[in-house]
Order: sequence, then C-alpha cells, then structure tokens
Amino acid sequence: MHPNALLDLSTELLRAVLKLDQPADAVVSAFFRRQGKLGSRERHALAETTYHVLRHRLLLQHLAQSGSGAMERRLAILGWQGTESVLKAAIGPQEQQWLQHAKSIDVSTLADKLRHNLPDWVAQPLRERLGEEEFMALARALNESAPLDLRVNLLKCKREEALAALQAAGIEARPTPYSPWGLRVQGKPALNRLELFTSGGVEVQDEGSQLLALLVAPKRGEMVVDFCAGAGGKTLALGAAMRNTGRLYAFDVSGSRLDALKPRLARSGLSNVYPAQLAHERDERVKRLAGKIDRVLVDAPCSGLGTLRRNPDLKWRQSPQAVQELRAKQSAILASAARLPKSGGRLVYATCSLLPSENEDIAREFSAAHPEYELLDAAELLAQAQVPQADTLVSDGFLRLWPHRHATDGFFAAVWQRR
Ligand SMILES: C[S@@+](CC[C@H](N)C(=O)[O-])C[C@H]1O[C@@H](n2cnc3c(N)ncnc32)[C@H](O)[C@@H]1O
Repeated sequence: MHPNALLDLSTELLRAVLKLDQPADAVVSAFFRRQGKLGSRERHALAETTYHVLRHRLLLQHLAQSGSGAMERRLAILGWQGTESVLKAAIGPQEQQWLQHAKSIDVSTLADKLRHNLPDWVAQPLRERLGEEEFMALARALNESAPLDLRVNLLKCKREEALAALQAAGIEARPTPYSPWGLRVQGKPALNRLELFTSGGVEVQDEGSQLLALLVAPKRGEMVVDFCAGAGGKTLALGAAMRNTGRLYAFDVSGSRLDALKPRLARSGLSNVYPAQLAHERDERVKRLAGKIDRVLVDAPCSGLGTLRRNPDLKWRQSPQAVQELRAKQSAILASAARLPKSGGRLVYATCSLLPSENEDIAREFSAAHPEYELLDAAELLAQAQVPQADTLVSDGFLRLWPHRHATDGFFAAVWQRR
C-alpha cells in the first residue's frame, strides 16, 4: 500500500479508537476486518501506532498542539510505529520539520502528567501508595507492552516438554519466575496453528492469573466454584489443578463469555467443568450450593487498570463514577459467593485492578462484616504451592502483583478460610 494511504488509514483508525466509546481491541479488529487487503506488516504498524498513542495520549496531544492538519493525523505521525521510511514518504517537508522539532523536546522537562500519561484520579492513589519514584517506575511499566505468557496444561504435558516443543518450532521461551506452570515467550509469535496449542498443551495466560489459580489451590475430587468465570482463563487452570476430577462450576452472568469458554474447554481435555449462566449474583443456583463448596474464586468485575499494558484505552474509558459502581458490585458478589464455602472451605477475592478502593478496601470491609471468615496469609499459601519468593508477591497478607516489580499484570487477591 502507498505510504500516503497507510498514514490516512492510521489517522482513520485513531479517529475511531479515540472516540473511546468501545474497547480499543474491538475497534481495531473491526477496522481490520473491513480493510481486508492489509498485509500483516501494515496491520502491525497501524495497531502498534494506535496503542502507542493510547499509552502516551497526554504527551502526544500536548506535542500535537503545535502542528497543523487533523489532530488524529498529527497523533498518527507523532506516534508512528511502522518503518521510518514509510512515514518519511507519507509526510510533506513542513510536517517533517514539525516532527523533528517535536522529537527534539526533552520530555523530562515537561509537566509530570505528560511524563506518566495517567489521569489524575488514577495517578493520585497510586502515588500515595508507592511514593514518587516507584510510582514513576509503575507508570513506565504500564506504558510498555506485556510479554506473552503461557500456562502449561499439566494434564497434557510437562513444562519441560512444552518448552522443548516450542523450541522445536523455533519459538524461544523460558520458565516464568513465579508460576511453576508458566512459560514466557520471546516476542509475539502466532501460536494458534501450533500442535502444542491446538491439542491443549498450552493456553495463553498471564503469569499473574496463574498465581491466582495457585492461591485457590483446588485438590482432586473437590467441589469448586469459579464465580465470575468469564471466558474461563482461570477455570481452565483450576480444572487442570484438580486433575480433571471433582466438580468445577463456572458461573457468570454473561452467556457470551461462557460461550467463549467452550472451545477452550474442548482443547483442554477437561470434563470436570460445569458452566452455568447466572441471572445475577443472588441466583437460586448459588443458594442451592450454599455451604457445600470446598473452594470459591471470585475474580470480580473491576476497572481492569492492572491490565493497562494490554488495554491502555481503559485509563481513558474508566472513571471514578464507574469505579464507585464497580465497588458496589464487587461487595455484593463477594457477599453472595461467601455463602458457598463449607466450614474449613476457602474463599478467594481477586481483581486485576491496582486501586486500593477495589482491593484492600473491599477485602477489609468484608472481613469486618464476616467474622465467620478468617483471613489467611497469601505468602504462606503461595509458598505451599511451590511458588518461589512468595513473600515478595504479598503485602499485608494480600497478593499484590505489580507490572514494574513482577513483570505481570497488576493483580490483587485476598484469601479467607471459613471457620
Ligand atoms: C474479571 S472478569 C473474569 C475473568 C475470568 N475469570 C478469566 O480468568 O478469564 C469478571 C467477570 O465477572 C462477570 N460478572 C459480572 N457481574 C457478575 C455477577 N453479578 N455474577 C457473576 N459474574 C459476574 C463478568 O461477566 C466477567 O466475565
């Protein structure tokens, strides 16, 4: 495609994504479906440019003020992630000059906000929690792309065998530092045609998600509920940890998400999973299982701010009001799910948020209202699950994963045992 046309498409895609009325990945996929003729390199350049602009939106909008032409074109030029020669061929001498000038600006001299590229309402609680230096390290890590992590399905193969199969396919990978099930792949190779993947030997799953399943630690033959199973990332890990025995209920209010679990379930070889759509968190089904369950995972709906490396649009699409509403939902789901565990059973509340308001605050409120639940130390549980350096993953007894410290998405988990 001619460079001019490619830059125009990049501008058009940015215009659609920056409306921020839908998730960026959905807008990008729909755009590529409409532009069927784009080659893989061109798609890569457009997608990376879009994500770069979303990540560095405050800085790039600031720099774009001095240019001329459509704002989205200026942003596409400033954020261009395709080859330099394509961009050069697509822009005129005036734009070239402006770009040179913008690139010569020393970002470290600019206002704080333009360096961390987070909205104030997100930056403030994180800065309070981490202090200035570590907050900036987190902001940098959140603006990088996430590595590709896999979970080895131990029902199908051992981690070393999966590693060898990847190597034989020319894919470099190494064991993840914390999860005994994980492999971190070099680059972003396509995996979906690989026999290891199609036969269910591996699933794509961030190491942090794997650690959540390790905290639930379900055993053979147990009754387990994954209360917010979605497309089943954690369900699959739990089912494999149960060695395909017992009964694992995968609940969710979203039928379409549960539908997305089905092909993954088929690949995984699991037959102990029972997906069920709930009308709401107080559905009759929950009442029927009250007091009968060994382990319950509540992977609650949340702001998703721990996944900004993958979903940078969330920082612009979420709001303090939305988080307030989510908090109410989180408390209601946790309170209802807490009816399920039997005496001695385990309850895990987890999010992929970084905000204390969706994490420690919810967990502490729950502890205060539920004396029948004893808070367990996540570090001890992870150590029992053979996770190395477990104490470095935990603060005040809660699992607290941070992209800048642990190279995982941001995750939180609290674990209780019913007395
Ligand atoms: C963080 S996502 C779950 C991700 C999933 N556990 C995984 O590992 O892929 C939260 C899920 O909660 C579901 N949800 C929202 N409200 C719910 C409710 N009242 N009861 C049960 N699930 C709910 C959403 O549909 C969404 O799939």
